[in-house]
Amino acid sequence: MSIRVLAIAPYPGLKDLLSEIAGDDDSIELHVETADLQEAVPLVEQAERQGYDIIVSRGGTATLIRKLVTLPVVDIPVSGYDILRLLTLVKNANSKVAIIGFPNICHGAAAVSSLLDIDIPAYAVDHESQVMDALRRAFRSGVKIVLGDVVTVRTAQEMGYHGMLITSGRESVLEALDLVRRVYEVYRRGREQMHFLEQILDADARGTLVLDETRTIRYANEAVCQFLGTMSGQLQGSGLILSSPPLAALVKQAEEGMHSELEQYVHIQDRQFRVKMTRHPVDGKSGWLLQLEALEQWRIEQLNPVRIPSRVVSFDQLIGSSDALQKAVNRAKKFAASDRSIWVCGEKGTGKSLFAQALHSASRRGDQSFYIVSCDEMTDEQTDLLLSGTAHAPGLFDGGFGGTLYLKNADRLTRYAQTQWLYALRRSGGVRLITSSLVPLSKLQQRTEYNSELLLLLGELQLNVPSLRERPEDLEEIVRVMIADYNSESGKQIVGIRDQVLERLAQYGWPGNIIELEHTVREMLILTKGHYTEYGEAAEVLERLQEPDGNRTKIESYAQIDLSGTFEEIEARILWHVLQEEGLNQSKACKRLGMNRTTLWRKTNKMFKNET
Ligand SMILES: Nc1ncnc2c1ncn2[C@@H]1O[C@H](COP(=O)(O)OP(=O)(O)OP(=O)(O)O)[C@@H](O)[C@H]1O
Repeated sequence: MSIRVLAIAPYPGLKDLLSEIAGDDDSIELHVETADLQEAVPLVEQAERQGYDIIVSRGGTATLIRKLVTLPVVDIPVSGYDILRLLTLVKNANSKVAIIGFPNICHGAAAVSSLLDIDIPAYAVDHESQVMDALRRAFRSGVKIVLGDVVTVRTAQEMGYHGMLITSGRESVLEALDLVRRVYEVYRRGREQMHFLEQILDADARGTLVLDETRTIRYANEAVCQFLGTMSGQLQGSGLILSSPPLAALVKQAEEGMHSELEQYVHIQDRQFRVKMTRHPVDGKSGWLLQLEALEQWRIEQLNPVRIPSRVVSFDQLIGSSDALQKAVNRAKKFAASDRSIWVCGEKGTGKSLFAQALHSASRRGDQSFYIVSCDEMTDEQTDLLLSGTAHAPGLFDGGFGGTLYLKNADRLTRYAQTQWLYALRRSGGVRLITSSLVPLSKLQQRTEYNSELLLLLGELQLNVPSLRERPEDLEEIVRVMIADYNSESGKQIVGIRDQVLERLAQYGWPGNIIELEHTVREMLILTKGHYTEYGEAAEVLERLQEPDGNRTKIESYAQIDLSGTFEEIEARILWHVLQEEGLNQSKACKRLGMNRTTLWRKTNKMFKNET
C-alpha cells in the first residue's frame, strides 16, 4: 500500500519538481498544491478527512501547517546546494545583499559564502515573528536585497524591499521523501486511536464545536460548519483563531475571566448567535464545548468595486541605482510628504503605477486604501455608476473616502467623463489624487478637448518617470531580480545570463520598457536548460529585438488597441493612439496617417461623442 501524501509547495516551481520526483516512486502517492502560508490553510484543513497520511511542505508554510493539523508534517530542507545556486546569482550584484532565515539556512549560507569568498551577512531568526525585526536591521545597515525563504521574501516585499527566494533543488526533495517513509510508520499506529474518538462525536446532532487546550478545533458538526461558512469537515484540525476570530475572542474572554461556563452573543458572517461555552477537563487538560444558536439575519451592503491591491510598495522596490531613476525617486519622496495632487507621466511600462503605489505607501495615508481606476477601460456608463452609485451601492466618494485615488491613463478620459470626475472630485474633499498619462501634462494642457480645470486640479505636482533607454545601467540589476522571481515560479535553478546576451539586451531601445524587458527575459529563461542562459538559447529572442525600434513600437501599440465596437469606433481608437504617440502633435500625426487635420479631428472626436 502506498503512502498518501499531500504536498503544499509554497512556490510554484517546487510543485513541478515534487511531482516529477515522486512520479518515479511507487511507495508514495503524491498530490501537490501550490500555496504559501495562510493560503495553505483551506487546503490542509480537510487533508485528514480526504485520506492523506502525511503532509509535506517547506519553511514557514510547513511550520504553520504543523500548528493546524494533526497529520505529521515533513519539511523539505534547504541544502547547501540550494544556497550555493542563489549566491552564484547575486555574487556580482551592485546592491548590498544579506541572508535572513532560520539558523539552518544561515549556517549553510555562511559556510557557502566563505567558500566562494564573498561577504554576505547572515541574520538568523528563531521564529517567524522575528523576521521583520531582522529585515529592519538589515535594511538599516544599507542592505537592498535579501535572500531567504518564502516568509522572508514576502515580508521583505511587504516592507517594500527585494527578496530573493532560496529554492529547494532535487537533492532536497529526495531527502524529504525519504523522511516521509520513516515518519509514516510511527504515525500510523497513533492514528487508529484518534479515529475512534471522532466517530463518537460525529454522532451528536447539536450545533457543537469542540476545542482542545490549544484552541484547535477537534470536532465541528454540520450546523457549525454552515454557520462559519465552511464545508463539512473542513474545520477539523484548524485553529479557532483562523476559522472564527469572533468565537476565538469569546473563548479567550472566558479563559481570562477564569470562567468554566459563559453565555455570550456574537456576530459571525451575516448572522447573530447566542454562544454557550463550557470548559471540560480531559486527561488533566482543559477543552471547550461551544454550542451556537442562530438568532437573526442581517446583511451588510457591500461597497462598490474598484481594485485595491493588497501589496505595500515602497520606493526601494523600484529597482535601479541610475541617476535618472534616483532623481525621480528623490523627487517622488518629497512629493509623498505633501498632500497635493501628482501627475505622473512616462512611457508605457516604465513603472508609473509602481511609483503611484510607492507614493501612497510613503504618504500619511499609507495605511488606508489605494484605489486604482483605469480610465481607458471605463465607459461613460461605468464612470456614472462608479461616481454616483446605484440604489444598492454608494458612489465612490459617498460615506467618506480617506485613501489615495490613482487615475491611470487619465489622458484617455472622454470629455463627458472629465466633467463628471471634476464635479465628483470637487465634492470629495479628503482624497489624495495621483494621475498618470503617457503624454506629458503640458501637452495635454494645450489641447482643447481636455478640461483645463480638471488638469489643474489633478496636476499640482508633476513627476516624470524615465524610460529604460534613459537608464540602461539599471538593466542588469532588473534582470537579476527577474531571474530570481522566475526561479521561484518555475523550480528552475538559473544563476545568470551570459554577458554576451546582456550586452545585446543593453543595446536595444526597449520601447515597451520594463514590461517588454520582462516578457523578453522570461522567454529566454523558459528556453534556458542549464544554470546560465547561453547565447545560443537566447539567439532567436534576441533576433526579434533587432527590428528597427519604430516598427516594433507600432506593432506593439496596435496590438494593444481594443478591437471591439464598430469600425468607426476602432478607427477612432487607432487615430487617437497615433496622436498620443506623436505627443498630440497633429501635424506629425496627420503626416504619419496620410490625412488632413480636419479629417483627423472629425474622426478622433468620436472618442468625445458625449460632448459633441
Ligand atoms: N523600477 C522598477 N524596478 C522593477 N520593476 C519595475 C520597475 N518599474 C516597473 N517595474 C515593473 O514593470 C512592470 C510595469 O510597471 P507599471 O505597471 O508600474 O508601469 P506603468 O508605467 O504604469 O505601465 P502602463 O503605462 O503600461 O500602465 C511591472 O511589472 C512593474 O513591477
